[in-house]
Amino acid sequence: MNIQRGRAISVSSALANLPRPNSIRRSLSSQSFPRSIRVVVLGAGGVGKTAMAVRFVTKRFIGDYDPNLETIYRHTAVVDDEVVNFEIMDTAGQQDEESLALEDKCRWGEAFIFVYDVTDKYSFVELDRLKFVASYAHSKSRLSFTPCWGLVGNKSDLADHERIISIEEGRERARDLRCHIFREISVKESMYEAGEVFEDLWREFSK
Ligand SMILES: Nc1nc2c(ncn2[C@@H]2O[C@H](COP(=O)(O)OP(=O)(O)OP(=O)(O)O)[C@@H](O)[C@H]2O)c(=O)[nH]1
Repeated sequence: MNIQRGRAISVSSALANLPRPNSIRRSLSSQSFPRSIRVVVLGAGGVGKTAMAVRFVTKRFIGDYDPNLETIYRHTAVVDDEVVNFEIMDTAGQQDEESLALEDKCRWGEAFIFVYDVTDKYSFVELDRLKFVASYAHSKSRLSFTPCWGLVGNKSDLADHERIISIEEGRERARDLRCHIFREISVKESMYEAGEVFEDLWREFSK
């Protein structure tokens, strides 16, 4: 895949360089300029995690991706007149993954986006487990801040004929999971909705 505007690095090299506790990292990142945010994108296989990250970074929708691709994208964007460095960890579908490995990835993050597919019940059910693992990883590392949580229902372009999860169910699940933001989007049809998710997450994070 050719990522034109963002820079991509491997997840393993990023995890190998976990240098200091997140609590320190967050306070440092909020003092340096431009400020930065580390976002982990989680969800069942095929929900559109890679498509969402790539849409934000390149504005392009690329039909198919290597399902095993795990990458950290670096992207600079202007949010409310402020330059922000986004680091986005795009994880591969986690259903077969040992939770220890997933925990490591969650420890890296300061904010999390859980993605489901509005036409796929399994991806909706899987959210509970992913939120549990992410919360557990965070609590175990005894960090002093509450991470930002976002919930995204993707593939709304298919909703007319194939929708299984209603927007009300999505909203309710966002409340249950204590997510700060909830959006239904179509990464495929909209050039901007994916980016708006990351921007909203930044607004929450920087409050
Ligand atoms: N109709 C529709 N298809 C989408 C949308 N977003 C992604 N897709 C498609 O869904 C499939 C899976 O997308 P990916 O981005 O690879 O999903 P993923 O969650 O990263 O999948 P894994 O890497 O297996 O975890 C691809 O065929 C995409 O083209 C969308 O908004 N609408």
